[in-house]
Amino acid sequence: MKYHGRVDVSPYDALLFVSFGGPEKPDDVVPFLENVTRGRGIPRERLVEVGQHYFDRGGKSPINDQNRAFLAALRSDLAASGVDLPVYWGNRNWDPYLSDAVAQMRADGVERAAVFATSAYSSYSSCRQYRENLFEACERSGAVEDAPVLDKLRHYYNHPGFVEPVVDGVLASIADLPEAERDGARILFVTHSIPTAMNEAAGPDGGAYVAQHLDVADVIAQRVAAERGVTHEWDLVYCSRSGAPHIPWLEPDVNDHLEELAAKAPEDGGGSAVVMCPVGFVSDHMEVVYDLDTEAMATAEKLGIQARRSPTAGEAPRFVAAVRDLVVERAAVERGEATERAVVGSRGPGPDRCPAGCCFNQRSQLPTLAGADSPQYSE
Ligand SMILES: CC1=C(CCC(=O)O)c2cc3nc(cc4[nH]c(cc5[nH]c(cc1n2)c(C)c5CCC(=O)O)c(CCC(=O)O)c4C)C(CCC(=O)O)=C3C
Ligand SMILES: [Fe+2]
Repeated sequence: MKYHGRVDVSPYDALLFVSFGGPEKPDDVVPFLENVTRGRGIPRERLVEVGQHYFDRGGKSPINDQNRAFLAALRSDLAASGVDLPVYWGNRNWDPYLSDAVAQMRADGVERAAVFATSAYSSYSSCRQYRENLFEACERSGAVEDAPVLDKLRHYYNHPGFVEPVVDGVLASIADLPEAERDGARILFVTHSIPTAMNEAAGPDGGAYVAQHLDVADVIAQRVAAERGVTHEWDLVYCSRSGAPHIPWLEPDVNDHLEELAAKAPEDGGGSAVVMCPVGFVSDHMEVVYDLDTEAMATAEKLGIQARRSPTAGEAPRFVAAVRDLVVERAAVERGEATERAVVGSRGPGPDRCPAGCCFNQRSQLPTLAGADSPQYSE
């Protein structure tokens, strides 16, 4: 879509970009992990292991530089499209912190902001916890009632601007395999494992985390098939399992799944080539560079499987433009105007305001913003 002149994004006077955060140097690693895992019952050994992944890479996560690049691209896209909105950046777990961003917004007189989170799917960890953190950030700088109203944009896992760069990435990774392996390559869609109970409570009706991934994986596989004229088998697999061993998390783990594929004959769905598509992640952050590029790649090599890892949406211009479109769409909705909603797959666009109890977590029960029961929405 081409915009002419200034685009009406009222009632918004800002855009708030929220991300996970990550360490920038070795001294940050332990306090960062403490921020992430406070009160979450993560075993000591797991923390030492994950800490080592950061130390092995100079104590620096790639996520902050990726967010800086995304923000630069987003600001240029907004300016070039006639969308006049300041963009603020706040992380849940590391500097620049979300509470500082919200305090700055208050100081600057921001009254209402659209909120984009670098997390595309529904679940406690990937949505509701962000909404709890929005509440907490507002509360820290004064009364929640007179903080800027924060409208979290709808989930975008099924927005074409998120999906299209991922499809192109899978196609490029298939093309990068040896020619004889391409047509038989299996696509492994990879996402972050979460406790099975967290998936059961995900979304308004439960099960949304897995259902959303399956839906978008099917779209991507169909588009790849249409483009190549070859149908590729695919599976949804998981990485980054954490927590106590007796608590069930989503399976199969990507490494176990590779072992299983290697043990099967080709006619039983075994295979000698895979493309790992990290569809659950928005940028090539630590889960991608460690769990996939380092660990799963080593597993594949050991098993004699040809593997490629396809890129995340990252700062692809279509994804950046999708953020702008979501803001323009939501602004129209909040003004009470009819608007088109770009969407792919079979689930339709998600709700603008998460219903009360959406992605509920028995163990947390903290107040949230941006849901139908938000104290900011009691007009
Ligand atoms: C669903 C999901 C996403 C995707 C959605 C989203 O992006 O939000 C995600 C992203 C990320 N997770 C990240 C890092 C970590 N996650 C941890 C722990 C956990 N993640 C969980 C879930 C998710 N996590 C869960 C259920 C836990 C257990 C503890 C708890 O119940 O909260 C731990 C502690 C160690 C461990 O337990 O493994 C770390 C260090 C980083 C930063 C990467 C970087 O630095 O580049 C990113 C983007
Ligand atoms: Fe995580």
